[in-house]
Amino acid sequence: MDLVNHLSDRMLFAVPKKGRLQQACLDLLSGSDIQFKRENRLDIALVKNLPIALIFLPAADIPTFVGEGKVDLGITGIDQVAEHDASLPYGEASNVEQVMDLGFGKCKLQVQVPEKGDIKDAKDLIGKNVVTSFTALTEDYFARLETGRTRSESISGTMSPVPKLKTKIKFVGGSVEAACALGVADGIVDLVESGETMRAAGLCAIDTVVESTAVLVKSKRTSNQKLVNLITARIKGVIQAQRYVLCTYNVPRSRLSEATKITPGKRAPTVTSLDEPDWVAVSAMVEKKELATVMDRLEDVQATDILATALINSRTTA
Ligand SMILES: Nc1ncnc2c1ncn2[C@@H]1O[C@H](COP(=O)(O)OP(=O)(O)OP(=O)(O)O)[C@@H](O)[C@H]1O
Ligand SMILES: O=P(O)(O)OC[C@H]1O[C@H](OP(=O)(O)OP(=O)(O)O)[C@H](O)[C@@H]1O
Ligand SMILES: [Mg+2]
Repeated sequence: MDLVNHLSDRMLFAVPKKGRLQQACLDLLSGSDIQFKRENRLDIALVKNLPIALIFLPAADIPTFVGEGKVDLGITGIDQVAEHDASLPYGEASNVEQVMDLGFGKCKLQVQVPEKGDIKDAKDLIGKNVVTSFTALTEDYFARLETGRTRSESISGTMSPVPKLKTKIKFVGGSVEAACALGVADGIVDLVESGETMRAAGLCAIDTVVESTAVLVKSKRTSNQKLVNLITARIKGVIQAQRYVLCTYNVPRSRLSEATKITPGKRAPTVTSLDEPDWVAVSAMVEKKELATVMDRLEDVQATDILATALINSRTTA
């Protein structure tokens, strides 16, 4: 089958082909009932039940394709969107619009130096060698340290301050942490989540350039707005369901107002009468991260039979 000929009448949706965001993205697609079969080694998959094609791309390239308008929707990290936007020529507006924070893929882009070295402050790296996969953000970061302005602010100014010392920034595509040990860099700018990779390489963080999570992005040039909205609503439903649980409990009617203050729900809690006249049953959505505290507080107001049920999917207002 000539897949490329099938693309023109489909909305194109880019997802990471590898790396840390991939599995969570595949789970989101499955939760959104986006059905596809990816052939071995093929980076394009036609969705069976919707006029959509999935394009599997490196997370770093997704903002470029979305910005060019070649791809309508995409999932990548905020760090990658920021890097793309920072690399645009001066005056060119980004065509990548962030639609929704997806909550996973949390990490920080940090300036790191050898733990046992002399460098304690990012300013000490000015004029030295820095290695990164995020050259545009790193150029901006050091331009600000060197001159007080970012690269684009300097270009727009009439009197661009010339730095006395220019930091030398080099690109590497992965294993950035090795650069200091190999003597290629005095410092690096790379992602940190648990900090395990950084510590294993004998490095420590001295500043944060950007904080990141995965985001759904859309092209400002999309001509498939209806499908973009449909997929956005489906993904939102899955994300909300992951964030909330349905909490149900019985409580004496006399304590109901105290209980509903603890579980106000998204709009309002559902309250139903029980056969016992002095008791009511309540159900309300509760944020997963607050569940344990909410259950403790409900017990304090004499609630019993407190149950938390996982949600598979949800459609609610924001
Ligand atoms: N350790 C991490 N924890 C959480 N999110 C991360 C981590 N590393 C990267 N990310 C997020 O995932 C995005 C893609 O990075 P990742 O390194 O997984 O992709 P890749 O470089 O394409 O894959 P690989 O490193 O396997 O070649 C990053 O831009 C960032 O948003
Ligand atoms: O703080 P941690 O939990 O240790 O995670 C951070 C590491 O994760 C990413 O690397 P990845 O696994 O993508 O390998 P790579 O360096 O080859 O890209 C990132 O580039 C860091 O090296
Ligand atoms: Mg990586």
